[in-house]
Amino acid sequence: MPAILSIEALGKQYKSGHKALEGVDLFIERGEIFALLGPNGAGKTTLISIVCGTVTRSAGTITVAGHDIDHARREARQRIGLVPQEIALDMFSTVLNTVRFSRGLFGKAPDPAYIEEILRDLSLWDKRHARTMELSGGMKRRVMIAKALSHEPELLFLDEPTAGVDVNLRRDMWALVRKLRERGMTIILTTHYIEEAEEMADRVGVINGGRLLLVEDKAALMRKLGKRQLTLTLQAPLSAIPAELAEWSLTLAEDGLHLIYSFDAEAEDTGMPALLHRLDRLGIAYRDLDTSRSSLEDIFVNLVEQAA
Ligand SMILES: Nc1ncnc2c1ncn2[C@@H]1O[C@H](COP(=O)(O)OP(=O)(O)OP(=O)(O)O)[C@@H](O)[C@H]1O
Repeated sequence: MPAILSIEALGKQYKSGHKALEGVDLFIERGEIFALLGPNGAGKTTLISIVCGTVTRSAGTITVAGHDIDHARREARQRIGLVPQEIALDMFSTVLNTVRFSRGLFGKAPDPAYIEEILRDLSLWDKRHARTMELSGGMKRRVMIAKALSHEPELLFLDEPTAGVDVNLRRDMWALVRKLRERGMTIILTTHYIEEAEEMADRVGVINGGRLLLVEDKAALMRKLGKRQLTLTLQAPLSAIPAELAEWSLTLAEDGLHLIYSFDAEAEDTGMPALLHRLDRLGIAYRDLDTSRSSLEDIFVNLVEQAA
């Protein structure tokens, strides 16, 4: 089976001359949740808009479920559901009519049972006769998702699904995305919340300045690039790191009481046992020791800095 989405050598230069995307290659497998992570202006929305056919590209090829977006535009677009960043709804229309209408726009025959299923899944069935203006912000977002699902797409784009949303609603959204995936949907979400990528994604792509810096299995990425830190809380403050500890990469906190050792968690010899032994010999006593793994955030900041 072809990848659900295949992007090769994608480039976009806006009329202003700004290069929003350059040489982007991306292949998305069916059934995965892929997070495209990048700061403001990285090119995430541009990429989605090109795949959905609302922005033209300057270079590259794109296929959706094997359909070229130029030569088989309709077949490709039919397979995509898009939930844009901004809520855009006819405020006077009811929830049910909004979703039915959206399905009609794709030339699909009415299917009341399917529409009922998605409205139930999104906890909107009880509100089906409400006008969208009467709904809370969270419900409006769910109506946007119902609209995007109305024509039975295979690939769902969520552009910043939780931007400006409170913590509870964010968690609801995450649960919902997982439910959709369980039903076989492939999901690409863009976010600048690293926590969101860490929480949800199977794979993560990091984009910055229009370039895809890396695409990696999330767990592997965190294993590969994740550093561990050992923090020792000393019994008495040190004024400086003793010369006898020079072979370890240590930092001393300003209070002199916390000694921090960063090491590669995957290395065969982490250097930690030897360090503790040396501290013992030097008579440097500690009250507590704590290890932590670097988060996706640390990894991301590192990558972006390296690229810059
Ligand atoms: N129509 C346009 N004309 C010129 N430049 C544009 C246009 N649309 C976007 N850009 C620029 O292209 C770059 C990428 O924008 P894009 O909206 O794709 O970023 P993004 O990663 O989605 O950012 P955000 O997280 O803020 O939504 C930005 O520098 C933006 O200013």
